[in-house]
Amino acid sequence: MSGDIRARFRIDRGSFALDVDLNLPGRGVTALFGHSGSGKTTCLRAMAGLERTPDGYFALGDEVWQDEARDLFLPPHRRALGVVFQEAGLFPHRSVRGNMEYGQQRTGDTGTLALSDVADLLGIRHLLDRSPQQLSGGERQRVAIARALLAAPKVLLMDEPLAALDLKRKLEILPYLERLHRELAIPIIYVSHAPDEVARLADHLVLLDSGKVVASGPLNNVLSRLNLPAAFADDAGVVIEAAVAAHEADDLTRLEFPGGMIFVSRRTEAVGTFLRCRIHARDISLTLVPQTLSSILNCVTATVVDLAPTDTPGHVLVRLEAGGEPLLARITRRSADKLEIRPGLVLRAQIKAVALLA
Ligand SMILES: Nc1ncnc2c1ncn2[C@@H]1O[C@H](COP(=O)(O)OP(=O)(O)OP(=O)(O)O)[C@@H](O)[C@H]1O
Repeated sequence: MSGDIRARFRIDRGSFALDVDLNLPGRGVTALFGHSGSGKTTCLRAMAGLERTPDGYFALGDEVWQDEARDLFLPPHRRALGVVFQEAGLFPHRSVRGNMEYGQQRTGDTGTLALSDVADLLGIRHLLDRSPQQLSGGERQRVAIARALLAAPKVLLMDEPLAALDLKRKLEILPYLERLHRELAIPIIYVSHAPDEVARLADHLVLLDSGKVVASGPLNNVLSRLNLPAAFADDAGVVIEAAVAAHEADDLTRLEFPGGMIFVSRRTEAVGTFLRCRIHARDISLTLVPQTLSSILNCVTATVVDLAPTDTPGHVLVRLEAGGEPLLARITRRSADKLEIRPGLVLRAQIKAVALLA
């Protein structure tokens, strides 16, 4: 698909009003994140054409599906989209293969993806002849995604697709979602209220609060804001993409990102593989002098961008930049005063822990 996704919806339900005007990238995963009741599902339903908004507008690149100013509104069945909800919603009387074939029939188009390729992509080839009742929750959800993909969608809308699964099943399905992300050019709009899922999957993040867009932008630009809503602020931090640079003799793997290098316990991935890492603000400490004697191996040079108080008494959040990558550090106000932290100051950021997201 060429071009961006434009979505403008205004829905007034009395006690709740959705008012969004979004310009989203036409590729990768966009997460719609917000508290329960913030309007994520309503926004997704409007994109699917399941809610009609009086002056709404929705377009994927040059393809306009809704433009009320021109009285244009394509009903859901005429929109080339795939939808995956919390519950897989498979047809119980059809086999896995039958459910997937239904996806193809929906558009009367065999699409660009063959059933066997989609089955391989989602690791369900061995399940094709089973009935939905013979599947685990995670397997059912993978079949639902496969069925949606076979309808040759130009956009995939996913509404908390993992919410009904326990942690074990969630962890089982996440690698498949990452694979979709890597291997398909179809943009995915992904509704979630789980910060970990968002950190792991999203490229672009939209924060919704009471039906309004609080922030929308590339994942790290949004995550590194100093005034995030509480759900993220409690867990403030950034996500970096780092490449496996070397597996070293002492059982450490060296990762490199534009800001420097970090060492983690030995990984199995090949050199050159990109890994997503989450670095929490609480796991970064700041120092003015290069550390020669410290047990903390991971240390990068960073410049202070700005700082702001946090909800934690006596603490501040410092936004830094290392090689063009944002980093956040949560330190005490006392330390910030002692170090005379101010925009432009160059210092060393010690990274005490890195959470690998894959
Ligand atoms: N059909 C409806 N009629 C009237 N109000 C509705 C309807 N569906 C949802 N709402 C209300 O609209 C608001 C937004 O709901 P929505 O489901 O979009 O939120 P959400 O962010 O997806 O929440 P959750 O994470 O709990 O699914 C809520 O206040 C909800 O009660």
